[in-house]
Amino acid sequence: MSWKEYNESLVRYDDLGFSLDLSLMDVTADYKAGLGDKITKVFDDMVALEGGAIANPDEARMVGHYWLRNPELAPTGELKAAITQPLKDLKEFAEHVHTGRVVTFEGKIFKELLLIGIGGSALGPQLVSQAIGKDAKMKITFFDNTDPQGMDDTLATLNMAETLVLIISKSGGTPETRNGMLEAKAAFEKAGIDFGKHAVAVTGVGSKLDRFAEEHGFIARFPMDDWIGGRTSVLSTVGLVPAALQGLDIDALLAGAAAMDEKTRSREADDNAALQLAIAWHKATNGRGEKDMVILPYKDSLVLFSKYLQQLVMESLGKEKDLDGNVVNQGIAVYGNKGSTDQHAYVQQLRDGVNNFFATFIEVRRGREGKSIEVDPGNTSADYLQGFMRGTRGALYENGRKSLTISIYEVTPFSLGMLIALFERTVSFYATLVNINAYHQPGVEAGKAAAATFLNLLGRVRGRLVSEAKNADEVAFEVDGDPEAVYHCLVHLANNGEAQMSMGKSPAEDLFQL
Ligand SMILES: O=P(O)(O)OC[C@H]1O[C@H](O)[C@H](O)[C@@H](O)[C@@H]1O
Repeated sequence: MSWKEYNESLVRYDDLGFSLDLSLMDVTADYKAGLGDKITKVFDDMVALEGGAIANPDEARMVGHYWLRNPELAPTGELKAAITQPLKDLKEFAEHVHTGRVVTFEGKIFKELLLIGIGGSALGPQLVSQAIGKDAKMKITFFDNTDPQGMDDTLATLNMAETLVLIISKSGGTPETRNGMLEAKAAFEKAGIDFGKHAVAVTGVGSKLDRFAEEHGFIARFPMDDWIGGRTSVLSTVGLVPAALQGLDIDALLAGAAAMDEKTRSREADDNAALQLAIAWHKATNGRGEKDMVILPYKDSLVLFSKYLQQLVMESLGKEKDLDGNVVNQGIAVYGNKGSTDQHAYVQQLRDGVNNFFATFIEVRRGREGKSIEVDPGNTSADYLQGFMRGTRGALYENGRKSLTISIYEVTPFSLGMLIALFERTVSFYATLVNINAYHQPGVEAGKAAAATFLNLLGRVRGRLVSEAKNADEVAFEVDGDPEAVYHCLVHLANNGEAQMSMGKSPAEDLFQL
């Protein structure tokens, strides 16, 4: 670590108030030179992707999230209109909601939002509202799971009569989201509210959700296109409809992303922050995910950034096979929360324990708006935050732990847009470096299929319950199922008021009856 290396490795965009310090990642010029041909391919692949190539070969789809903040880039007029028209519509819709042209079932102003979605259809909106939503015009809450208690707890915080419900699902067929919608619908109807008159859908045209919305007379429907992946959808209708309704500056959010896109589209490798970051990931993880990425923003409002990046990075890079069909089991694990908080939790292990990570510090230069008190002579809370961040970087490096630091001036719609765009492009670049498809998620399907099998078995087990007690083996024989899976079905039914359970000495001896 030296002053010279800091100066030489820094990628600084003065006009954006952004810098990337890679001096503690120890990426040598030789290492970069060794990636020479791959780096050429990184740029060529990106030109093709932005030009509308089928960048997701498995699903035969284009990958167009970069067009969202610069519709001029969209390869056809039709695609351009598919961005600009919904953008215009959603802004107009938000204005109508705010000014009372679109009103509640009872003719009142909508004051709250309930967003129902999961994965990319929730994480982006959650990040945006946490990061830049403090002065939002409408309070927002989320259903992002099929946990009934979680939904009840969220509903209890709402004034349903003043709540606009946004149901967001690209595919329109995700079970958790459908369940959330049906649960909300039941609760609203119980409260005497016509659900359709309080509901808006963001989904693919013609999807199940789209049809449901049409049949139930939803107030509005916004399209989501198949060339936008869920994990890169935050700057599409998915993120912009809730953001506009909260009254956030979506133009600045898009402008920040567009500005970062423009910088990182440059073939000047040394001045391309996304490329330098992708190379640093490659060096740190040996191009094989050997180290985890710990995300440490030193700013409370960015606390959800690690959760957001978890999906963006892990769903994009976590792949069994490379583009040539070789088994590579790629990926980079992402976790984190915020500094300095985490210094009082797991940073002990980062400093002294297993060296299986590299840290990503996110520095927000400005501590707060306005004056600060001195918490001890001469020092403010912001001085401490900075001191803890600088101290932790140094302490980790001293012990052979690598880190990089991204700096922004403050968390604004513009700078949030920049950060999102930086990581999106870094993921694209890294995927080329390690020769994988970043835009499909075949592994997610396995869990969904297994859940469907479980639900089918549960239905059969439910049908076999009678007043006479039986054990899992007996029921398994009757339904021709695996005894352990049947046992879990029986326990589930017993714990949800559908069966009686008496405990034996082991699960095999537990008895179940109606
Ligand atoms: O928006 P939806 O179609 O409901 O999808 C929600 C999420 O679920 C899927 O399982 C995908 O793996 C995610 O990439 C996606 O963001």
